[in-house]
Amino acid sequence: MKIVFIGAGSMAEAMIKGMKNAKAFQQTELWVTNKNDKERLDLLTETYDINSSYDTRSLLKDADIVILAVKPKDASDALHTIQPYMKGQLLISVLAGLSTGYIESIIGPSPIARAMPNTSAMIGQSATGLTFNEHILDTQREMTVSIFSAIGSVTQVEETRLDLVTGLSGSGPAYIYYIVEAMEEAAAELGEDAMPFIVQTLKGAAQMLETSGRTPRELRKAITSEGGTTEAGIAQLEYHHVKEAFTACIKEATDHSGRLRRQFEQAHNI
Ligand SMILES: NC(=O)C1=CN([C@@H]2O[C@H](COP(=O)(O)OP(=O)(O)OC[C@H]3O[C@@H](n4cnc5c(N)ncnc54)[C@H](OP(=O)(O)O)[C@@H]3O)[C@@H](O)[C@H]2O)C=CC1
Ligand SMILES: O=C(O)[C@@H]1CCC=N1
Repeated sequence: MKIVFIGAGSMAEAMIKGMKNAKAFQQTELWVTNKNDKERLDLLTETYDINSSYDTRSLLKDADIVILAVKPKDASDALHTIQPYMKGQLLISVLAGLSTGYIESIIGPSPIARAMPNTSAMIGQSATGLTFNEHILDTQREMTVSIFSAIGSVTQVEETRLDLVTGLSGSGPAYIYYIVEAMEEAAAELGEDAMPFIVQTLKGAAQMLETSGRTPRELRKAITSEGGTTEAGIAQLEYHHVKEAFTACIKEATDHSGRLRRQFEQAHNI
């Protein structure tokens, strides 16, 4: 099988690394291309033992799957470039806010999957939301699920839910890193000793959420002694409206995904 990545940035690399580490893809030929950053292609081909090319015709001619991983602003160019060579190959888009309807308006009626993974794909820990258009074959659906299962968890959702998945888990790791930056600053006196405490605290909390069978609220209550330190700390989070800030953050990212989608669709009268 041959899989071609159009775009060679953070998301393509996260998926390539995840797939190279997965048994299921050891025999798969992975190819990658980008706009013009040859150095980046050389780095990826050397690091992951994959192939690269700028010859779109030969890249796509015998491809089984084409994975579109460019920024939304470059989507129209990239789709128009590949359109003449798309002859029923499965197209998987990982772009925020680009609907299957928009993609079909350029490529024509063809099998399309939309996925919203995140960069934890690099270590096989993405949380991916997946949706398919009506032209997808069962084998292509299974192949798409197996690609994203190789790099983390997969949940099939209605296409209308992908904006929310984008705002929640596509962007989600960045929110967590932002909190970690704050924790690091607050623990500056510990210097480099702070990070192991932070990382293990996050790992432990994530595992408790996954395995304890208790709700986040129950888990939080179990830590919060009356008159204790956690209560004092959480009072500050409440004073600073952190919960509201988080709700607004996810809502705004979700709404932005919708705005991107509508911009594309309006440009093509969809
Ligand atoms: N980063 C993330 O956490 C996530 C990103 N996504 C989605 O993935 C997509 C890619 O994001 P990310 O990897 O961060 O972006 P990057 O900016 O890191 O990479 C974009 C890539 O697209 C290439 N490119 C631009 N135009 C073309 C073209 N016409 N033909 C071929 N390649 C082209 C660029 O090449 P060059 O460098 O030569 O210009 C670059 O390799 C986005 O649409 C985003 O919505 C989804 C989930 C998570
Ligand atoms: O910031 C973005 O637009 C992309 C989509 C999800 C994560 N990164």
